[in-house]
Amino acid sequence: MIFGATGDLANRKLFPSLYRLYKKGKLANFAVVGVGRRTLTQEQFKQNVVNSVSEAIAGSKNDDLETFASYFCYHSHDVTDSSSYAELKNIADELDVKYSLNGNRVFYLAMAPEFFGPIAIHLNQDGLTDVKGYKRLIIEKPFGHDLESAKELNEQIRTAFSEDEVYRIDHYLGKAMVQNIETIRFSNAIFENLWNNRYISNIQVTSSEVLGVEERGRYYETSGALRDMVQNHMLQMVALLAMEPPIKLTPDEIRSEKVKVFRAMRPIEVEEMDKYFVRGQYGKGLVEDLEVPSYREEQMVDPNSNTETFVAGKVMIDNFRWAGVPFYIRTGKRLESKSTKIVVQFKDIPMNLYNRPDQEITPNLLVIHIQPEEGITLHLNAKKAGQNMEATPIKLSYANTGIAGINTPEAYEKLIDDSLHGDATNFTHWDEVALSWSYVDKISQAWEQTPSTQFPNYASGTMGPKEADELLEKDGFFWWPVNQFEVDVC
Ligand SMILES: NC(=O)C1=CN([C@@H]2O[C@H](COP(=O)(O)OP(=O)(O)OC[C@H]3O[C@@H](n4cnc5c(N)ncnc54)[C@H](OP(=O)(O)O)[C@@H]3O)[C@@H](O)[C@H]2O)C=CC1
Ligand SMILES: O=C1O[C@H](COP(=O)(O)O)[C@@H](O)[C@H](O)[C@H]1O
Repeated sequence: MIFGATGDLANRKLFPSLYRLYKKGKLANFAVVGVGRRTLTQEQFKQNVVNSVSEAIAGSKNDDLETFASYFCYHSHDVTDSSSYAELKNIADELDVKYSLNGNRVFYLAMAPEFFGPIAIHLNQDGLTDVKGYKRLIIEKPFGHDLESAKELNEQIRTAFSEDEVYRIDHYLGKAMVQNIETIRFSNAIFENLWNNRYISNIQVTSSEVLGVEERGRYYETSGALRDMVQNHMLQMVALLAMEPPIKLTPDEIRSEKVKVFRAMRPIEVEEMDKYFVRGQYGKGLVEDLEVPSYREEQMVDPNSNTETFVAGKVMIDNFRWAGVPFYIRTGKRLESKSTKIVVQFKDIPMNLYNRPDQEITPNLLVIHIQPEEGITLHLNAKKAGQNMEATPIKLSYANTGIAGINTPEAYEKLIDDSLHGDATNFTHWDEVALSWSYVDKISQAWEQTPSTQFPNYASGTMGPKEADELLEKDGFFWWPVNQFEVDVC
């Protein structure tokens, strides 16, 4: 049952992902009830499903689309109207019998967050969760606006679902190369031995976007880059990079190791926020040779808005493994390129035997390419061809795509598949959500107390404000230019 089935997420991501699962034979007995507010006939809704899938998979063979869409039905229902849940229950009960669903029910909340709690309460009160099979709730972000609101939402959800029935989506956890962080770390002796403060000098996680805020100004004004990207995706990647090896690859063990990382993140006092976190907002600029407006000129954005569209920060993890190693994170809209990359910078060798004293040896880097290209590059040094014993940087590259002859599944496809199997590994546990909010709340408090007088402070099409560079320069580092790190795709 998809709540918000006429919305952007359902059309762009959920229907195409369900179709890919269907094509792969991963949806055996299923039916989908789409819930939206507008009035649509069954035919119109099925046609929407067909259209959205056709658009997403343009060019691929899709002669079974009509059959796929026949598993969908639509129910026009205002989720705030208590009287209409009874009808929804009847539809679900009928489909249960018609498609032999064994009383298994998955509710996907692809709607604005203010509806999450009330829907969960109604599902319980009106008997929709009263099933003889399993019941699961997949819930979109944002999970709250701060710790307090997240707690309140969690309490509402927990009236109807237990923690292990709740699947909180963080779509970065569905990305193939984010999942690969664990494999790279825990299946390679060469890395695990070096994965600590004795050998790593700093870790940089960048997720840059070219797009601006598009049509999401209303939401983004209340969120900003900190709540939109840092509280969830960026801190989740840090947790995966920093966690201890779990004793087993089970959801509970992995989540419990991640929770320890969140607990070890050094809380930052409001007075010293500028030493750790900087913010930015995009001004006009040139993106792909086109003049684009500033954030303050976007639709549904306050012309004097103080919302940040860029965040860079230094996260310190105060435990034995990571004491003294900064994890730098940076994310923003209207930057130079669309790219998510992790750069692990190893410490310098103790003495430079190979180059002239004025020439530094490039540090070893492990680059994990999350998107758009997927792969790993290890930057080493080797002897330069010729007579002299001089070192030169070389790269060992692995491209994830194309190797197995299949495309890596899209994040939503992977996550929906996991939720149908009851595998919650790549979803966020409440403890992670609560701890990440308490970390981020300090930053938002500091920024609310001192609105920026500098906004806009970076031009669209650049890599953010100069303060982001200064954050690393004062520690003796610099941002590795992620758009120059490419992995050769075979
Ligand atoms: N779009 C995206 O790429 C992403 C979205 N998300 C999250 O997913 C969720 C949905 O986002 P998105 O699809 O963009 O939102 P949209 O605004 O595009 O869609 C909202 C949906 O909710 C329905 N709706 C609104 N009010 C009611 C109501 N009172 N009763 C019943 N249905 C109602 C709308 O139905 P109707 O239009 O018929 O009124 C529509 O189907 C949000 O939580 C968002 O943060 C997360 C990551 C990415
Ligand atoms: O969750 C979100 O993520 C997208 C970026 O996702 P990506 O997979 O394209 O990297 C971001 O644009 C959006 O603002 C945010 O809500």
